[in-house]
Amino acid sequence: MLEAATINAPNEAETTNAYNEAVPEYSIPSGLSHEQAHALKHLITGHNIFFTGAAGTGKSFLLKEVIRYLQTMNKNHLIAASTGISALHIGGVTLHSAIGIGFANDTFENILHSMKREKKTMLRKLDCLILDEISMISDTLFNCIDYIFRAVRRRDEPFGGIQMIVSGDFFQLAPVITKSTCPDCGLSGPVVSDNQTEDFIADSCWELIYPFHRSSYAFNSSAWAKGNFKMFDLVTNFRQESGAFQNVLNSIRYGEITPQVTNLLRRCSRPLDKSIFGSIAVTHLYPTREKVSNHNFYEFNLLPGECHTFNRSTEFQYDINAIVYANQQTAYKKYVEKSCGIEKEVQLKEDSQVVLLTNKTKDLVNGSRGVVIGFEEWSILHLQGLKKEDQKRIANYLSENDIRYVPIVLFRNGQQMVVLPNIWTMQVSSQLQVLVIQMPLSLAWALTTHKSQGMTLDCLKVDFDQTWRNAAGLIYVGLSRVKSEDGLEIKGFRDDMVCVDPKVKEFYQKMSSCD
Ligand SMILES: Nc1ncnc2c1ncn2[C@@H]1O[C@H](COP(=O)(O)OP(=O)(O)OP(=O)(O)O)[C@@H](O)[C@H]1O
Repeated sequence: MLEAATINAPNEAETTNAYNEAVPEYSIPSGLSHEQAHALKHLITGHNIFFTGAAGTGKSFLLKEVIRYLQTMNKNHLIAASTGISALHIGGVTLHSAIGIGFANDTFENILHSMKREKKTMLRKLDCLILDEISMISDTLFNCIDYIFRAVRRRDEPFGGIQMIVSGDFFQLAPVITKSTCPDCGLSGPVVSDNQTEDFIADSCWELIYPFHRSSYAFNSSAWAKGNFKMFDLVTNFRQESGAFQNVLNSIRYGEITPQVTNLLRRCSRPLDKSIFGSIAVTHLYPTREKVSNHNFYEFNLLPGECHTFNRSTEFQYDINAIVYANQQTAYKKYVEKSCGIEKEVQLKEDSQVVLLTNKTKDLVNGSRGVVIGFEEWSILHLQGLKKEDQKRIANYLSENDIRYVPIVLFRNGQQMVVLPNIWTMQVSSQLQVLVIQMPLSLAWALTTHKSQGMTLDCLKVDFDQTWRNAAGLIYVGLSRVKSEDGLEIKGFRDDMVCVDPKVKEFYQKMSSCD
């Protein structure tokens, strides 16, 4: 197995001095692990930063602390991620929306040209961009972002001189490439089959000699090479307690089928002992949305009880000094409609299998599994403990939507809770915040691997049929959601399914983590 790049012991005197000079008044939060704190200290000194590490090593946790730091220091920042759902977990929006580049389906020049003036003005004032789940950002898009920042800020430095804070694990989900595009200018190439798309380079970009066969990952972009990212490979796993299970997952991450992997997969091929989970059914993980909705739809329709519907509601909060044009407002509304990652309509009945979509307590987190055991008429008493303004917002939401009953959920850890609508905050720009209110529950007889990204799930069943072929990242993301093998049931796994992209391996082999 490949050795993960280890973090050299930091030269404490050096890093602490640099950090103290940069922000003498900011103290690193004590809840961070040593390596998380170390990465945060480096970030504070202003470098472009890349946090990486296996699933569960606290990348998103660290990013939340980074955001707190930027807020405390009044740094003008944008929070983005490759997908709406991953952006949601850190209070941001998709990269396309954050930068204002629509579908970015054109040459870089044309994309820049069609950007709104207000968006360009906003980008000019930025200090840094936070970008999570970088593995799904293509080289073309990463180069495009670099091009746009240089152009709008009129500075010929990487990303126009803003600080880039990127996070993710290239062994996880890969970029979705639907057509052949030159990574250096965005020009469309000839329509070819998926596995050939990576070779197209526009004639005008040929002078760039690529040192090795390209891949579509961001780390293969020229912007990445010039960005001089300091890399931090987090190694402490907070999700899986058992070292043996961590080792097996790490082998699968690197695409290596060791005897330990084979043994674990064999052990997990038994049906899960349902009595351990009581009334909580095991979640099936599928790679496609269609299979998930069919499965959930089928199970939901079997339930006899009354159906309770919760509709998503949004509130746009503009900065008092912001000038916002009507067409911009429409565009923002469309964005929230399409890609905020929160379901438009949540339907629940008694006995619905559900998953929690937010972190409530230390034990009840994004991914905690439960079952609806009834509904209760809500009252002001349920809102106690929330901030006054949130109490008011949720009470208004419930009254305006004529909702009298809210679900009572029994979670896997035995805790029973009346679940109220949740308020998610998405920072669209420094001038606009969107508040989205919805029930933080999703049906969970089945989930897609993409939706499960970032979750810690209690119990999981995966049937590795043909749809999982050539999808090593998907397989790793799926298996690494559970805390232990006791919550994992596997069917149909074949060793040849775990074929990791050699370019990703090579990148991590060459990567030198920072001291
Ligand atoms: N310093 C810490 N102290 C306590 N808990 C932590 C710490 N860092 C992370 N965690 C917890 O570990 C779990 C996994 O963390 P997180 O989701 O940030 O990992 P990740 O690297 O982003 O994982 P993935 O790649 O699967 O999205 C979460 O429940 C998180 O709250």
